[in-house]
Amino acid sequence: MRAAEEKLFSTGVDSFKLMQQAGNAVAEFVHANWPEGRIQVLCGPGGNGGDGFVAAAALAKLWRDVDVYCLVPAEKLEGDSAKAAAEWGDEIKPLEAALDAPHDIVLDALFGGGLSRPLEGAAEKLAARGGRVISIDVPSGIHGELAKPLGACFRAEGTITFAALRPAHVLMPSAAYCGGVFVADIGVPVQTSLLENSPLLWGRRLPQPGQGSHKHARGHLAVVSGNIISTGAARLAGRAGLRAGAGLVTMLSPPDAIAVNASHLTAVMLKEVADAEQLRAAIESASVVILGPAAGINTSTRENVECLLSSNCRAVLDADALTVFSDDPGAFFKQLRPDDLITPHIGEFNRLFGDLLETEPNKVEATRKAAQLAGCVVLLKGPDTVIARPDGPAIVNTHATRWLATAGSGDVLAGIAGGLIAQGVDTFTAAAMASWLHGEAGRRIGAGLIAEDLEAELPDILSSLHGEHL
Ligand SMILES: NC(=O)C1=CN([C@@H]2O[C@H](COP(=O)(O)OP(=O)(O)OC[C@H]3O[C@@H](n4cnc5c(N)ncnc54)[C@H](O)[C@@H]3O)[C@@H](O)[C@H]2O)[C@@H](O)CC1
Ligand SMILES: [K+]
Repeated sequence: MRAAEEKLFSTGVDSFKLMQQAGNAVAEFVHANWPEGRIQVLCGPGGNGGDGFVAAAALAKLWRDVDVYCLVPAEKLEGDSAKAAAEWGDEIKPLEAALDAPHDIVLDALFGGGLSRPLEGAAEKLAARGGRVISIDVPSGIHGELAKPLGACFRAEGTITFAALRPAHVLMPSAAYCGGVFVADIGVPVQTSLLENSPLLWGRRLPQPGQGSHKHARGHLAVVSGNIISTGAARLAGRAGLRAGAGLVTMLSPPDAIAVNASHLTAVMLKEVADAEQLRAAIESASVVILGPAAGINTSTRENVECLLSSNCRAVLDADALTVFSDDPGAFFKQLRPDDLITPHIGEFNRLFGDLLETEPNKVEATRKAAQLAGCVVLLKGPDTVIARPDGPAIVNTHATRWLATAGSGDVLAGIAGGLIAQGVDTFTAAAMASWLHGEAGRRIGAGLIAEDLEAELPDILSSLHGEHL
């Protein structure tokens, strides 16, 4: 964003004009969504405060009851912020005075994401005061790059930002302070490489069978089962893949687990696979293979992964298929291809990528770097799941629920992704679709959720997305 602004300024665009556009967008946002009540505008010393002054002037023109407070005396303001304060042209009270002043809504224009140290004094007290807050850019108190509060922090009902979403708006813990986030277009051309997951991004690309379709035209997903006492995870994935629309799903089972799998499978087909050699033959007709859930941390899993990565099938690798490479992630990365998907949780991620989550400023950057290193799509699970592609684009999924933190939930997620990839959806989009569908299923069930429940929610969710309930 900063780079995009600087590039724009170098072409002669007036920075004050941009601030006016931003401030006016703020006023529209506030007036449309909080149409009543007395507004306390809290302005900081920089550009964020400047937006606040412009917004205050625009809101007053809309006959809103506005009081303006500033962290520094007006005569100390410089540049665009001084011009913006002049545009307000009315009384500017010291920030402390806001503490006891009557108001209904607070417009927080103290600091943007470039905050360098925790809030102090009146700003700190105002952040701790609570109430109904609307923030400009980010809630003041948040460190934009680290995506977390530095100390006391405003908790907003809504946040308006400009040009593009930033990690602080979608990553935890900062996202929890932002409320609903609105991105206003103020004419700064940015290449949006970070998106928040939503069916608006991919709803029209959800695969569906044509009138004359048949099962072979809807893709073939294969799932590798664990041994006799570890078969459930692969079955959760396989059933979810079938629900997500794959025309055929085959469970590839080690000989000792054939009877167990056979007694539990109906629509999912079953094939015996004793070793990597047999795996190669068994996946010839599949377009994508899920490997890892309860596969076992052993050489046979590693050989199976290597066999899969040298085949023509796309791979969805999770759990043990990732852990078996903890001692030599480099060897793993060399074999992965851009259309493969790995779905680590934080522990598995750390085992493969070391301390990336500490050395990179935030989870989005860490996942982007991981995708670059691994050379494939990476889906890093969590309350703020990040999906990144090796060439940079990233999507954050916040559409989830804490009830999804349960055994087998990740196997279902891998299954949905596999089912979508089998139908020809590109891996990055399939991962985004899968994490949203998984989150939506979890939200519909809520408390008491177990992984077995999730797939049963999919028909209704998918029908709604296809517009079949309209
Ligand atoms: N750059 C631009 O062209 C645009 C910027 N806009 C606005 O400008 C904002 C960014 O402006 P700035 O870069 O001036 O950033 P801020 O408005 O956050 O102000 C930063 C200033 O506050 C000081 N500061 C940092 N932490 C402090 C603390 N804890 N206590 C006291 N002072 C502290 C810093 O030393 C710096 O002088 C964005 O958030 C956005 O609202 C918009 O007007 C759109 C255009
Ligand atoms: K702010």
